[in-house]
Amino acid sequence: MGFDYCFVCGDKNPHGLNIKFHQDGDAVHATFHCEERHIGWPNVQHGGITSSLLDEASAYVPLNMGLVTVTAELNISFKAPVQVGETVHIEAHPSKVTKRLLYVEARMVNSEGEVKATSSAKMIVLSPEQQAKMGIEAPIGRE
Ligand SMILES: CCCCCCCC(=O)SCCNC(=O)CCNC(=O)[C@H](O)C(C)(C)COP(=O)(O)OP(=O)(O)OC[C@H]1O[C@@H](n2cnc3c(N)ncnc32)[C@H](O)[C@@H]1OP(=O)(O)O
Repeated sequence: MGFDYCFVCGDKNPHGLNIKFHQDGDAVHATFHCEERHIGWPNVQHGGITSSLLDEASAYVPLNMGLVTVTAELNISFKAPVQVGETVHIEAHPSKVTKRLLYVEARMVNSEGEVKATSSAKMIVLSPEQQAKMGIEAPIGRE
């Protein structure tokens, strides 16, 4: 499920990360391999890439519940650098769900289990009117 041109998950975006997110109950998970084109400082994955992956995972949690949300707040703790050649695993799950808000916790770990980053996100459920105003179409199923 997702949008074809999403920077993180879109499979038609030639400049995107083309990552697939998988559902596991309420949680979602994905895998990402850091390449040279993802760096900021030499050999170190750009923080914006890390943030995008955590943001996206946080948005997939409500999306899998059939809810279209936007990120209102995203707090990230960068614990250790992700280096070129490393593969990381991203996992996100809801910590609190209300009618309009979902709080989502996410983390990124490498294959040895070292925590690279954690995040807490506040996702706001959009009304059909808000979706229309933002020009967001209904999510396209494609899994
Ligand atoms: C295929 C998957 C795609 C995935 C995409 C990845 C996710 C993203 O990156 S989305 C893009 C980034 N986010 C955005 O562009 C959002 C921009 N912000 C907005 O559009 C608006 O501020 C919006 C819709 C979040 C809130 O507007 P509005 O509906 O008027 O909120 P409002 O009714 O005032 O507030 C609702 C609640 O949210 C809280 N809230 C609103 N905005 C924020 C905010 N920016 N930060 C923290 N809390 C907020 C309010 O305090 C309120 O909480 P409570 O009910 O507890 O009092």
